[in-house]
Amino acid sequence: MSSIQEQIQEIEDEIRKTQYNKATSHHIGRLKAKIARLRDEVEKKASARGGGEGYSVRKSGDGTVTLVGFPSVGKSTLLNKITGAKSAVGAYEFTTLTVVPGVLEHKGATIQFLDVPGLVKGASSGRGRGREVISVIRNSDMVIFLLDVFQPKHYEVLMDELYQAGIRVDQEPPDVVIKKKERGGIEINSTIDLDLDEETIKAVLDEYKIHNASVLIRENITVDQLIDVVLNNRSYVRSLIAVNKVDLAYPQLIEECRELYPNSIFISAHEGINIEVLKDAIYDRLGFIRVYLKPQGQPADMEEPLIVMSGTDIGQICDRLHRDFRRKFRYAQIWGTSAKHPGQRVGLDHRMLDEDILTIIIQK
Ligand SMILES: Nc1nc2c(ncn2[C@@H]2O[C@H](COP(=O)(O)OP(=O)(O)OP(=O)(O)O)[C@@H](O)[C@H]2O)c(=O)[nH]1
Ligand SMILES: [K+]
Ligand SMILES: [Mg+2]
Repeated sequence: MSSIQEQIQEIEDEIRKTQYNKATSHHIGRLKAKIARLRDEVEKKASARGGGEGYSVRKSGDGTVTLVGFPSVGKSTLLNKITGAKSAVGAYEFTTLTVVPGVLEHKGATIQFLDVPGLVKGASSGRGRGREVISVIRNSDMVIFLLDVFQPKHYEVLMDELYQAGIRVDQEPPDVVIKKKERGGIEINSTIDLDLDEETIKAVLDEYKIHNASVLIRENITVDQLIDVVLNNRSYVRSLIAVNKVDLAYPQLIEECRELYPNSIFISAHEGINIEVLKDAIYDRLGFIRVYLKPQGQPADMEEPLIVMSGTDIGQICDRLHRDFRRKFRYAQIWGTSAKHPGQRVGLDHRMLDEDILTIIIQK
């Protein structure tokens, strides 16, 4: 019996050798599902062995941003510059060995930054402190990929490691609902035209021993996204790219980097170049909105809104307010852009828009 790693390798080879077309798509779908299942198994075994516990940092503030990059690209220098923290800086790799937090107050929002050890190729399978760093990233809202202007291609390695670790960068969770049933086989419904065919969908579900289920698909997903939905343990984070050490680079080198990553921000953490631009970009990317809380039967507090990230639902607001609120939640009422009519009654999954007014009713 070959090891799990060898099995994964064999299946990867088979996928590479198989020409993709309509006739083979369900076969490839099944192989991809198999790999994802094996990787998941490896991951579960590794976390059962322990490791990473010492790394847990309590989330705080209105959003959490982790600085991700190869060793010595300047993550700690940047943390210190942005937040005034005192993370150790050194001209040698792996200066930082733990998670170091810092806080930035910007435009009324409180943003938590986390400085972590450098990531290297192989991190997702545990190299360096990879596993611990990845668990910090999983729990953050956003990552800043910090690149050294002399080694911008590291970006691709970082993205690949995060993908392998089940982190989906700048993607929304796919709009797919799978409800398992006792009998009746697989019933697929979609609200739009799909590139995926039924046979492929069934092959993937079969790989996870799902033989009876109703599947509702509301966007044109790939087979990889379907697998993400089935595994149900992916983490979705936003990102920005910052290219550091521009104080050392010729203009031409910076232009080459800009062509590679047009939306990146060019900074010098050490010299303090473009730090304010970066702060603004982080604030915008987190997409903060203001929610005014209105106690039942009283006027709303229009002075101090709750600052939350766009896409936040009422359940998440409950979690922010009190640890019992989600459990005791009865219903909520909203006024403003996200309300169909003033005072509309809504549930935990209702998503807030900027300047909504919210009343939460809980059990006494
Ligand atoms: N010239 C220049 N040097 C920088 C800049 N930012 C950081 N450095 C230097 O780069 C080296 C590494 O900086 P760190 O902040 O320790 O880098 P790190 O990414 O936290 O490194 P690890 O914790 O080891 O992964 C130090 O010698 C810094 O002084 C910059 O903008 N320009
Ligand atoms: K360093
Ligand atoms: Mg460091």
